[in-house]
Amino acid sequence: MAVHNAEEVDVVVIGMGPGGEDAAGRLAEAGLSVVGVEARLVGGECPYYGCVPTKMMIRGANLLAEGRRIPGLAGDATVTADWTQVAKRIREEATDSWDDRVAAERFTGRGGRLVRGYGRITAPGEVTVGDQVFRPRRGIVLNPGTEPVVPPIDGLAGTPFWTNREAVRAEAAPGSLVVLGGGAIGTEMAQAFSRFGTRVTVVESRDRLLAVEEPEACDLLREVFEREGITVRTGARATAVRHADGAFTVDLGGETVRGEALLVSTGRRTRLRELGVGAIGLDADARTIETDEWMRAAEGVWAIGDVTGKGAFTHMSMYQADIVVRDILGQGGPPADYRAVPRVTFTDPEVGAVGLTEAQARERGINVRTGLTRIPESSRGWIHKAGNDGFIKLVQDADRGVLVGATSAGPAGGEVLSALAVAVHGEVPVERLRHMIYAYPTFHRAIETAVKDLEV
Ligand SMILES: Cc1cc2nc3c(=O)[nH]c(=O)nc-3n(C[C@H](O)[C@H](O)[C@H](O)COP(=O)(O)OP(=O)(O)OC[C@H]3O[C@@H](n4cnc5c(N)ncnc54)[C@H](O)[C@@H]3O)c2cc1C
Ligand SMILES: NC(=O)c1ccc[n+]([C@@H]2O[C@H](COP(=O)([O-])OP(=O)(O)OC[C@H]3O[C@@H](n4cnc5c(N)ncnc54)[C@H](O)[C@@H]3O)[C@@H](O)[C@H]2O)c1
Repeated sequence: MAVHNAEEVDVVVIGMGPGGEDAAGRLAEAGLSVVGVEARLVGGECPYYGCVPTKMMIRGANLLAEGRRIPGLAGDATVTADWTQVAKRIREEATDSWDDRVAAERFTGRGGRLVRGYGRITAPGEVTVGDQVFRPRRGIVLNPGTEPVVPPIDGLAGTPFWTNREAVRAEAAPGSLVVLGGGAIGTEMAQAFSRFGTRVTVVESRDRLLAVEEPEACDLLREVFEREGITVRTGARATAVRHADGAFTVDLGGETVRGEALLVSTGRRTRLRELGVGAIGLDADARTIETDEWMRAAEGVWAIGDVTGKGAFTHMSMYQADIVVRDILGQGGPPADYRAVPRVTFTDPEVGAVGLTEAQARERGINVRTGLTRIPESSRGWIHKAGNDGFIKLVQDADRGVLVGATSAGPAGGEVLSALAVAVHGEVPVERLRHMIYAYPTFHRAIETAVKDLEV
């Protein structure tokens, strides 16, 4: 039935995650009438529950670890961990106590109109938020993001378990913590809490931590975690959870692990049915929204961010937002290209990776050649000593003579990754990488050794 009180605007952005906020702001600055719809906090998961607060935890945790490395290198030190300082920074500096007024005003200051509430597509070209109905002339941009998956484990529902959203609000580091899921969130938080004195057990159902990355990275992380006193259980499935007397007991079928707190970090989910994508002919039961290379999901509808399934990263959301803005404004430029997607897990050592892993390259039938070097064997790694764990691994397409993937694990592994990201993105011939100059004694100079290793 046609809605007569619908309001005409140029663009409606549903979900103001990092990409949605950026796209909405830029389109408004370009003179379009833009409505940004947000059900929770403008800016999305990253600033309030994701990247920013967790990297504040990690900054604190890594300072403690460095302090503990002083003996034998620079004197003596006694470090005393105090989580309340992390909690205070997260509350006051990162999130304004989970208040998005600054972000909301930043958006309206760019000329956008913020509508608070849950947006749904109710017909082609129609978005409903509560009792407000909008008819965007130019299009709808979907940036709904993801939320934590809570697996259907017997006894889990109804217990006071944490997801990332409760963990970043922790006012104290618990005495002990069970982390369910050893992916990006699980590994980052496990190490951060452990360094603040929490006894941590990580339970991962696959046979490796960070299983999507190179096996060398997974093995390295496990070795470092165990050395630091973190208990790792891989290939382990939780069959039941109980919470009594302030403690969780997690049954792994044959073994039980306990913790004062339980973090569920077993992946993310989308809610496409509630978003109303069925009204524009998309599969409401799908996990992701398929788009073309211009992020178009249907006539007059674009999708960006985690929901596209191309990598749940803030930089992906922002990258895709830029493509949508250029498409809507008719500015041209290149469409989406996912050959060189960089990602960094901010454990210590940081695990940075770009493009394909060796296994992915082989699955694609690429004639693969790999090169690997260990950071402790490099000049800088040897000098660095304590905390020098890491490696650089290169994945070469031997037929084309270019890198199709690389992993850089180590101190500043995410920063070293930048050179490798340029090499993969720019398809720089390996022959050129072999004959360039790498500054001595940097961590990135190990790239030269890894390139040489490609020859053998
Ligand atoms: C603990 C943690 C750590 C992370 N660390 C990093 C990191 O270090 N680096 C990195 O690159 N990425 C990191 N990520 C991932 C990163 O947070 C996300 O990829 C990023 O937020 C981009 O997500 P998005 O653009 O899809 O939307 P989101 O940030 O998920 O935001 C979507 C917004 O849409 C709103 N919304 C959803 N549906 C509707 C609707 N129907 N109507 C109105 N509003 C709606 C939601 O309330 C939300 O605010 C981390 C994630 C987590 C959980
Ligand atoms: N530094 C970063 O860029 C960063 C940091 C954190 C999160 N993120 C993003 O957020 C996304 C979500 O993070 P995440 O860690 O929740 O998901 P994830 O997919 O990275 O890891 C989830 C892990 O949980 C395991 N698992 C699933 N069910 C399980 C069960 N019942 N018991 C035990 N293990 C189980 C999976 O095998 C997987 O290893 C990531 O994919 C990443 O893109 C990025």
